[in-house]
Amino acid sequence: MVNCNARNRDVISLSKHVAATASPKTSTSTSSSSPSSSTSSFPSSSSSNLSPPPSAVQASPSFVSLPRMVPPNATITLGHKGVPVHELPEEARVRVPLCSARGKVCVAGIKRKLSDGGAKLWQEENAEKTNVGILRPSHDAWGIKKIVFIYCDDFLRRCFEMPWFHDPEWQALLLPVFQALNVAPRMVVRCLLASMPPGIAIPPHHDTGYWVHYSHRIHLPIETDPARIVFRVGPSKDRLQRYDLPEGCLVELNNQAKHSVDNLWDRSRVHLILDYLEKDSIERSILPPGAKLHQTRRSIDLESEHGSRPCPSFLILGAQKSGTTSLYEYLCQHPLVLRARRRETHYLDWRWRREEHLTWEDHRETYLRFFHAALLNENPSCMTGESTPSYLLHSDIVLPRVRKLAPTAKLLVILRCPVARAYSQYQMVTDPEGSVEQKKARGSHWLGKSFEEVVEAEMQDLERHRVHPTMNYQEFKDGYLSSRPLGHGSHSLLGRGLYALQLQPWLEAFGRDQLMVMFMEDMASHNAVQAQLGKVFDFLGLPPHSIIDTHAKNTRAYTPMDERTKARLSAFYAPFNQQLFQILNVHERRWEARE
Ligand SMILES: Nc1ncnc2c1ncn2[C@@H]1O[C@H](COP(=O)(O)OS(=O)(=O)O)[C@@H](OP(=O)(O)O)[C@H]1O
Repeated sequence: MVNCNARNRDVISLSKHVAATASPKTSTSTSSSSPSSSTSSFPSSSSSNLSPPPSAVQASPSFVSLPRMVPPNATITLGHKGVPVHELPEEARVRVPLCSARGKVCVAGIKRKLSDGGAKLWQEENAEKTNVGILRPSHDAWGIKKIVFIYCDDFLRRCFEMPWFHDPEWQALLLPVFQALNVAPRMVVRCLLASMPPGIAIPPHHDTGYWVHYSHRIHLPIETDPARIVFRVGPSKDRLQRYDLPEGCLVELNNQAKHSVDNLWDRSRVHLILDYLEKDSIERSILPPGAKLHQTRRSIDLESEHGSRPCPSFLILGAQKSGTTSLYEYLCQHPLVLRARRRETHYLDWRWRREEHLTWEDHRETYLRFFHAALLNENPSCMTGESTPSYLLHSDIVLPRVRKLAPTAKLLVILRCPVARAYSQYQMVTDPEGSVEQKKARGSHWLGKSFEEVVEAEMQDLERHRVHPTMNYQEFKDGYLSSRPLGHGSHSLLGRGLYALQLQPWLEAFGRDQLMVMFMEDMASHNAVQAQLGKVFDFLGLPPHSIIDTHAKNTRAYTPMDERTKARLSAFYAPFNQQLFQILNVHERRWEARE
């Protein structure tokens, strides 16, 4: 039942997989394919940096002759686990302890229990009935069997105590181990027996994930032959040192250091492996036998909690050409964020089904088709959302639909200097490159016109509708918004930059607790993107995560704007911008036209 195909390791549900194959596309304009046409994936982060194990790796016989060392009496602190050891500068790297002897315990009882229980103890089908089934994707793929007592998700949001942990016989065998380490049971977040078959190798790797930084990793060899089992750890992949891990010896491993195992014995190596925190700060649940868990690479959810996450959980409303694509792609790098089937659904504006007699339920059903709703239903620790940059402008149409179909979704708005935004829109809409679909979505109204000509026409349009900074939203809507076409992007060149007017209804309806406003100019560097995303993850209730790809998406090269036009537009926008900073209660920013 459990498919541990290594290529599909990022999303693991006990019953299905979503292949993590699609890398985010950087479209250069509005796309408009059908919801089913794009590939979905959880982002391809994994809880270990191991390259996908295509099949079991063979142990290397030559390693048997490597010199053997004894784990030293070192102290591994969490400070030693802040970053992967091989990423530290050389001077620091060589000083980090890699493993440490933590005492001895008698393992005769555990050995006896394993031998009495026989093969059945290790069988997944048995665990699923009398204990609880858990996936460890890489290890499962290597054929490493397990008996799980305690397990937590990668973000240390919750910890599950399995029925077998509460079995009096197992308790009598496990608690003395915790005591020998001076660790209270509530501090243990993972505890399992792992059986590694003969001839198998776990290649050099270091563990990754939030939990690694906050936990100590202990190995207790139960069945082993140090002469034939080559355990190596080192400051880097090419400087691994072999250590003996004899039966009954508690050894702490710095799992941020590269380590590997080659089993050249003719029997399975069995270790008790546990991870403990320094504080018992994590929520714990005691699971009944046969409880069903649903896992992704980083999350674990109980079947009984299915459907507890609203779908979608977030909407990026706009503004168009203000970094919405980047923001969405950055967000989707969080391991708990699942991209929608399409990034820009447009369902709440021009894709809205117009047949008569459709109920809100019908619309909900249609809207959900743009997301992996069923998968999210099973994995409520994860979330999804969409990004349709035209929603901000069309609040008259979109807002009532959001209220009905996504009333609790967190709303994100990213803004950019309106002068630069307008020029970027003009460049996109008049770009000769693009697919037929993209060109249709962009509209042809500005083709053959200079930027200055379009600006002039827009200025007249705004004047005709008497648009001014202190007007209220109703007037803006009745006069200006209602005259905007839907279905193509060649309109509102300047109107889309009147952010205060557009934001007003959204803020009134949802408030700042549900709506976050940010600025594209605050994402100008790798560190700046990380900082902004930190705030967004927090706003969405996601655990912190460092994203890898912070490059700007959906970029376009074009010649600079004429200085006089720039000055004209800057002057035009100045009072509107002032209004914006006032309603957002933020410092005035000097918006440069090409930011
Ligand atoms: N991180 C970061 N830093 C600086 N600039 C950035 C960043 N991310 C996106 N961009 C610029 O945003 C423009 C694309 O915005 P959108 O993705 O919202 O466009 S769209 O409405 O979805 O078509 C596009 O602007 P132009 O290149 O001027 O067209 C991108 O270059």
